[in-house]
Amino acid sequence: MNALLLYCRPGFEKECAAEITQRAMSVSAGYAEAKPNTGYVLYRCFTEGDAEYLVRRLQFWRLIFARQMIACVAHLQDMSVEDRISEVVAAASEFPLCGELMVEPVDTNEGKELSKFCRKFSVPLRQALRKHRKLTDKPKADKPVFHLCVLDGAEMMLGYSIPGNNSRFEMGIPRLRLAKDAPSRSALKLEEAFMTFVPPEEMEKRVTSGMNAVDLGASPGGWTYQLVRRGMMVSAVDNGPMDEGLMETGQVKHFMADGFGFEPKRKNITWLVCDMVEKPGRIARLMGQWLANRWCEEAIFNLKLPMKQRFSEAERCLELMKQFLRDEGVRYQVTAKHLYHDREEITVHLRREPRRDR
Ligand SMILES: C[S@@+](CC[C@H](N)C(=O)[O-])C[C@H]1O[C@@H](n2cnc3c(N)ncnc32)[C@H](O)[C@@H]1O
Repeated sequence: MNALLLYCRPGFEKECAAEITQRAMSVSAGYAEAKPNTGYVLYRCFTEGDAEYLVRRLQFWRLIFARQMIACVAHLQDMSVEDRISEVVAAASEFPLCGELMVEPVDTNEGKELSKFCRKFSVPLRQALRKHRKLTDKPKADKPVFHLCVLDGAEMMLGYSIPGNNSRFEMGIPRLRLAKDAPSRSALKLEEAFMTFVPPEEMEKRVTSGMNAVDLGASPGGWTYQLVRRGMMVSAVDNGPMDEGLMETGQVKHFMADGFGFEPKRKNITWLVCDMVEKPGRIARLMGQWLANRWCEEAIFNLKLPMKQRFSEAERCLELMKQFLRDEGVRYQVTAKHLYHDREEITVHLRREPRRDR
């Protein structure tokens, strides 16, 4: 097998396939195979060995719809229930030495039922892989990650991903729990966004107490809650009501106003976040304006996507924003991801390029 295996949200295989075809085609000719609601896409390369080249060469952070990117080396079918371990080990004979093992189902209802099997199976498999020098004795973060994607008890795909060019989470999904006092489930979305877009070693410096933040479309307050929890002072903009508990913290000022007309009095805002339900092109432009006006340093926002042509619409909106910023002479970094907690939307991180110390 010579393919890239990409995990995605079930129902978004078409978007994931369109995106990988666009990104990979110029590097290695191939074709994408996507079956609806399976939670994964395969990009089959025509040239032998190219999947292992692509998994290093393509930049994972640039893919919007892929949750994980794996060089898939084998697809085992009709496995014998008696000795699946030996089959997996044999199929991994050409693998590089890996530093971690992830035995994971796909993110479907059938997949959920396999979670327990995956956990159990990983124990003897880990031992066998160590014995055959395919896995280090202790986890090593600088070595490839060994993935076993379990489709059912007799069908599995195996491959590896490259550290720094993959998602560090199993199934590409960070496990988060909604706090009891969070005003809405959306709180998880911003938490996942911070975990995805800000490297753990920079978190303390970039997302921290004493910063000023603005939340456009803040009601009832799930995103504001995340900012408050991190010790920020928040201007929450929405005509809708804010959660009372949040207001009692004294860290939130509520502006009943239109997010498109809101101008912050103080211009020392680090974080702008925006979850307004609006046309994605309008939101992307507004975010570009905030950065160009130097009203904020970094922004996290959602682009709500229509049912059809979600990939091309996301590309179009992001390109409009980038063109605007280039015209304004603003240097920026942008990353967009379809997060686990996103449904018909993607989450974007936009940052003014930090000054480099001389
Ligand atoms: C998805 S909800 C936001 C949920 C919020 N992020 C949370 O975590 O609780 C979208 C919000 O955007 C607000 N909204 C939509 N258009 C707006 C606008 N032009 N100005 C301000 N708020 C707006 C709506 O009132 C609604 O409360």
